[in-house]
Amino acid sequence: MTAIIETRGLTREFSIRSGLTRKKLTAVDDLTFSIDAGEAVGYIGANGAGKSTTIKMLTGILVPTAGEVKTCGLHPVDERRRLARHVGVVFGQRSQLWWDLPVAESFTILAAIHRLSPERERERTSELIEQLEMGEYLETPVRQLSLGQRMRAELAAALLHSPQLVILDEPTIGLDVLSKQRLREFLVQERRTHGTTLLLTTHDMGDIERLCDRVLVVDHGSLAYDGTLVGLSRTVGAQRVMVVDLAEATADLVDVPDTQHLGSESRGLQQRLAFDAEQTTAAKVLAAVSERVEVLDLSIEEPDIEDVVRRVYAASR
Ligand SMILES: Nc1ncnc2c1ncn2[C@@H]1O[C@H](COP(=O)(O)OP(=O)(O)OP(=O)(O)O)[C@@H](O)[C@H]1O
Repeated sequence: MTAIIETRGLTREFSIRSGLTRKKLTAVDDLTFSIDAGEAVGYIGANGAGKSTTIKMLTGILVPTAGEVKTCGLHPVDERRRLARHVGVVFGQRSQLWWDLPVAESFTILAAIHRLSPERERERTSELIEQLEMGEYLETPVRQLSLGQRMRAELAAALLHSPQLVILDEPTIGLDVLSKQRLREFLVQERRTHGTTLLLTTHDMGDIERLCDRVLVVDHGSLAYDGTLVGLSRTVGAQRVMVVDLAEATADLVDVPDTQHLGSESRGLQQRLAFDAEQTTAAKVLAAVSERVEVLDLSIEEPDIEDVVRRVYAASR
């Protein structure tokens, strides 16, 4: 396996003001990990845990205080321009498009920056336009796009040069359910067809569940967990919650196997059942509920990422 990202003892300190004096803050602390080509990794942690600082060091924006980092086999700070050919970065909160230009023109400029051949530019642009369903707004200036449309354009811009590694910082923040789903489906597809490596920070457990096969949890700049999502659920016992809308007012469903009844509303017309994905499946829970009463609708609540992170921290301390 080829490592796409490799860090050893990676550390970054900041000098911050504290009253009249200055003190040292260690944002990333002796971080060692490696990510192989083709992996999709979620990088999660509480606010201020050190995620953005890590990403900035991986991409050469920040110089480490100590330790080593290699991204796509390159030294991010010394070889930043070469690295830009291999990496695409998407920041949910910041745009890399030209605000007053139509989307299509931004792509043309980026293709020139990346020196894509006219043929390659045509091929890749049409692939991205089709997959991200951007045809309708290619001639619209970026500032007039909805957030969902803009994020699709941001993704296309970051992936235009077919980077080996895509780093996404909160890619679905503020998006509605449909836009999130579209964006995630696109990333899954991109990874499947091109073997792209993904590293993403997120506060949305849905991003992790749909996209990642590995999770790194960072706590005060150090790794608190490195493993699969299933392993993470096992470590913290994260439960999922099924919300069922029932055809008739029903007594609390306290006897559904492998579930815990969390509560009922509207005289039992809506009920919430928690279950552990290790013990049962949503389909089995639904089948058991349907034996008792007709189910009109259901939804599954995502585990709360903040809660998962808190539990990992507690377990690792
Ligand atoms: N330029 C800076 N100068 C001083 N302190 C900084 C700087 N950048 C980050 N920090 C501090 O380093 C720590 C880690 O910040 P970082 O932005 O990496 O966290 P994060 O995990 O990305 O948080 P969030 O989820 O809120 O974006 C925080 O305590 C932050 O205040």
